[in-house]
Amino acid sequence: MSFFKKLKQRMFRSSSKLDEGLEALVEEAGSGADAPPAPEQSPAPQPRPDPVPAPQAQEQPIEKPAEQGAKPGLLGRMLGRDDAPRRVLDDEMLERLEELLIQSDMGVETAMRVSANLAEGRFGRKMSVSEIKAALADEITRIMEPVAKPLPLYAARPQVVLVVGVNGAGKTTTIGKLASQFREAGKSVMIAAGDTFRAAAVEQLQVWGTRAGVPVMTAPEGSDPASLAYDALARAKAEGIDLLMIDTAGRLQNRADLMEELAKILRVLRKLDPDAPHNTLLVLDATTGQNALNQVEIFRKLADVTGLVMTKLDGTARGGVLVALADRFGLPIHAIGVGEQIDDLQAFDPEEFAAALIGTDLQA
Ligand SMILES: Nc1nc2c(ncn2[C@@H]2O[C@H](COP(=O)(O)OP(=O)(O)OP(=O)(O)O)[C@@H](O)[C@H]2O)c(=O)[nH]1
Repeated sequence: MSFFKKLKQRMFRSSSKLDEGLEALVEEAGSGADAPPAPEQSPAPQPRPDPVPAPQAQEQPIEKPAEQGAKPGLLGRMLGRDDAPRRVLDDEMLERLEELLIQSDMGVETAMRVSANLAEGRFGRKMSVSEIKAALADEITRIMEPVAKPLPLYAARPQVVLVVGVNGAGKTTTIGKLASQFREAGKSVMIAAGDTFRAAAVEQLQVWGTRAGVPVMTAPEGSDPASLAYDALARAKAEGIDLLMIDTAGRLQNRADLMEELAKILRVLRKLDPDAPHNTLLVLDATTGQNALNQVEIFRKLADVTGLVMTKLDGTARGGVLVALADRFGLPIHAIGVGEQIDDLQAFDPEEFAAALIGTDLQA
């Protein structure tokens, strides 16, 4: 199955909410089709300074109007029209649209920006669900394009990749998946199990290491992670390894300790290579929704985060948080995870993501 199909299937919860919400909106105008069309080029409204708080998700079942829009009549198709219900894109419609976007965890600011941009040049026009969806997907793709960047590979050998993030975000799994993918691409990889406080985390990394055919450096439980990082870099240098990935602890509840620990890791790494680490990846769990934004703020203070990986986009209705992250921080998004298998981590593709989030098909 292609990754897009998988992404679309697994992000069903985000897109189905938006989908149903949009259909309900357009339908509710009932015969929005009868509403008088406003002049074509009314100016787009300014974002309201006082946004409506996100309402609770409306879960009432919506009767799907037999796929209107999907199958326009022959004449309609020939004339490039369809007979799908349409609703005038007015202030009320935009406000409701914002609410829907906020429910997908896009955040108030980004939802307002997306709907204001959507209104530009379209305000006052009648739009069908599929037209709104296509315009939304375009707008989201536009926001996401600048941040879609695979993990950059440098000539430096070993390239040191420090992986940070809260416990349970998916660091270990992501390191395992990346190690396996780089290994398959012909790179030699080494992993350092820097979360020396949790024996289970070390064991899990060892499992991934074996699976990927990659050595995993460990240290006794409770020992100094910086010393492990130093030894790992020294060994990786001696062995001419291409990529060294260093796992770290994510105990945010003791932030001062974590900050000191990360700072010490950086200090010792730089004794061996002043440019290390070459990348600092922050792994975020999509199911935490807006909390992911706080985590970026915090980890940017603890470490010089150079890029993001978003895990667990499957099974959450909160995929919109990725749009909010791109809009707010502009940090590169290197990869996204939609499951627990090796091939469930892929480079981030904005068009595919937007289509999966909104529930549209990809343009040919
Ligand atoms: N569904 C799903 N589960 C994932 C994904 N990525 C990771 N997981 C699961 O999330 C759980 C936590 O992942 P870990 O990789 O152990 O997270 P961690 O950040 O290393 O956590 P600690 O070891 O506690 O520091 C595991 O059960 C993973 O299998 C994903 O993209 N989708």
